[in-house]
Amino acid sequence: MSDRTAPLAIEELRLLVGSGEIDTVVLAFPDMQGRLQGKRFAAAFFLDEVVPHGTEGCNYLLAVDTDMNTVDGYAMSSWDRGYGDFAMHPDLATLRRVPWNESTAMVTADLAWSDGSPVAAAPRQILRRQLERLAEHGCTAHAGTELEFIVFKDTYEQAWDRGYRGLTPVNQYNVDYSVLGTGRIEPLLRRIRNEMAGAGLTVESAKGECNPGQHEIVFRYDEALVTCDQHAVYKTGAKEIAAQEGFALTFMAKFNEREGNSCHIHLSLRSTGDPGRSVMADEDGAMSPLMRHFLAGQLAALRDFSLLYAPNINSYKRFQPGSFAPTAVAWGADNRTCALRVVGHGQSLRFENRLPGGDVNPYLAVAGLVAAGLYGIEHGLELPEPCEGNAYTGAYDHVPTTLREAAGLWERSEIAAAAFGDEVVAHYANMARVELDSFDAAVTDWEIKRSFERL
Ligand SMILES: NC(=O)CC[C@H](N)C(=O)O
Repeated sequence: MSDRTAPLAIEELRLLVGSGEIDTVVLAFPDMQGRLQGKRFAAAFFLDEVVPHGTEGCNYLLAVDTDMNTVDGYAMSSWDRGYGDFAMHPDLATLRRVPWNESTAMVTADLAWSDGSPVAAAPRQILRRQLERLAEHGCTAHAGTELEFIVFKDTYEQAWDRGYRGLTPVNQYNVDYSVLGTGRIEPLLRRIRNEMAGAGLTVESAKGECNPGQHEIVFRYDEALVTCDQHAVYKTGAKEIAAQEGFALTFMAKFNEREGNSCHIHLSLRSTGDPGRSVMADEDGAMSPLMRHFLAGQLAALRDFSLLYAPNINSYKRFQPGSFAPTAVAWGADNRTCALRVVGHGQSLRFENRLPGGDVNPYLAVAGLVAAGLYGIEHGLELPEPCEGNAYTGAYDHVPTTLREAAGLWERSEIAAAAFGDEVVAHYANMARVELDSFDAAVTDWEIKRSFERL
């Protein structure tokens, strides 16, 4: 548990439950996709039983596919093992109100086996482990995640019933930075921003994006684990608020052939001993040797760890030349054509990984960034020259173009095995295999349109 002040202190929750202002507490953990899975508790039961003892959930929650099908290949959870429980323990540092649910608070859980040992393949645990490794080097990580999304005038139910065809985006044209265009949907965006503030997130800004109906809300960076917890709460909350207002909102990486939904992740390092001090910049504001090694590690592990940054079939459709989504394993100073973009000055110096899409599991992606950086530090990797022009046309290694390629790289990666251990590598390789098998068996709209009459 972090020693930071929770957005809602437990003593305050007790008072609010006593006065009847809060009657429900959601306890949830991020699953393999980064979705919140858990239960809604009567608040008094939560305080009396769940705070001291935790609760249980079926361990299949870290061994099903996106559609909640039981699938083979997971060592920790299967029919053969009886699909028992794991324990869910509230991390009270994450306790918050969720204003979009009446009289409700929410808290994020860590998972443990019945003997108290942590569930190694749980995303929150995977991130914790890498942050512990980073702490051994005297550093803490701060992260910011920048999610884009597309909003439609249809409800989620209408969208589902129509097979997601013929939906009406809330803007008809590109509203990138357009104050007029974002105004069209401001009542919804305002509700999301203000209610996220009520949930303890610090809103920085909102802007329009390029694909019709596409928008982005940015929250202040924070300690890496805090940011990932907030990211999961935000995604769930934004969808719930959109649904309440009769809209459908998607974070999928590539909804159509236009611009995709990115989730650029910013990362910076501070000194554990001197918590305010960045260790990425020298006294003169240039990149420190530590940052150069850390960034070189990002380049070295980028292809191996793409599965963590782009975990779905659809994620790879974003990586098109000239799309602002990356194709080149390259870094540059404020260069949006590169996978890795160095930004900020002095104490704010940091890098941005532009691979992740809105479908990313932030816990796994940030764990990947930390592990990649540590690989660079521990091996003293030298940073190549920055890309100064158009990385799309430069002579660089290409980011993986399919989930299949990324899964192969991950499964064979010595960097991944050393950083995450065999259990975690196998678990997420299986997740990719399950997704690929399902996709390989599916007949897509593309095939029908291409083949039905003309072939
Ligand atoms: N803001 C941007 O740079 C656009 C990013 C773009 N939408 C992507 O999918 O990567």
